[in-house]
Amino acid sequence: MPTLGDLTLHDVTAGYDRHPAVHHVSLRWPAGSLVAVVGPNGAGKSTLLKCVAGRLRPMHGRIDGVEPARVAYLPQVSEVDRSFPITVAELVGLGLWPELGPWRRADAAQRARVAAAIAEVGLQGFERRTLETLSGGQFQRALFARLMLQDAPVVLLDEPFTGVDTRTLEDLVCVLRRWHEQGRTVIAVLHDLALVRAAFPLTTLLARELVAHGPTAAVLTEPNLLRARQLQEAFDERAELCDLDADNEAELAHGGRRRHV
Ligand SMILES: Nc1ncnc2c1ncn2[C@@H]1O[C@H](COP(=O)(O)OP(=O)(O)OP(=O)(O)O)[C@@H](O)[C@H]1O
Repeated sequence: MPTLGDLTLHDVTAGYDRHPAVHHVSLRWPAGSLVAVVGPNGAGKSTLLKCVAGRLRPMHGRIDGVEPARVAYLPQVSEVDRSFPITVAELVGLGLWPELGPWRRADAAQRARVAAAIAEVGLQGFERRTLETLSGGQFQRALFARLMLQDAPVVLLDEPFTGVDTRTLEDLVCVLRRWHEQGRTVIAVLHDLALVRAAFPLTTLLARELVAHGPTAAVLTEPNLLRARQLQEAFDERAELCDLDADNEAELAHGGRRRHV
């Protein structure tokens, strides 16, 4: 499995329509780490993950150590269209896209990998079922199987356990641990702090800005969680980019170099 180096965020501000959703985040996620990203609703967790996945361009700052083509990204389940008329095997097979491209068909070895990934997530027998006939947990399993086939050194998961039962949760956490053991960098946005404490060595706590980052026990303290709540409540949704970011954006728009402070 190919590896990448550490993933580093340098003073990243990101948002929508000139309104920052998360600002001035600097941190390092070491290569091969298993990280939870936590914070209140609206803290900017998904926004930050989208930047790392290359789906959203930061308004300011930069991200080093990641190539969007070598990232496997699972968005929030609400953003995934389940009405698309394809089968479980076809969905999982889409994970081969980086190696097949648009025209080549999967060969026997690749089809065997699709079958193995489906079996690994416990969906043997569901290969020909269409997505809309799956339960929420089965659909999430199928999405995990697709990620497996991408064989990416960096795996980003946005609330991957939403709506799944305990059994599915345990199975999918095992998949995640295997990815970590294989040396991949795994970063997951989560709300269940008990799960984070039990299964994630590193945690990043966000509340529109970075509140804390490091070993999970040192991050998930009462004072840090209280500070996150307070910062989130105090944040002005309508805030514009700060002067520094606006200058930087203007410079970018005129073909200048990005400035980092
Ligand atoms: N596509 C978008 N267009 C405009 N604003 C957006 C968009 N996506 C998110 N936002 C806003 O950005 C802010 C951060 O949202 P984000 O989804 O990143 O937070 P989150 O921490 O992932 O929240 P949650 O835990 O509720 O999923 C929120 O105020 C949200 O309304």
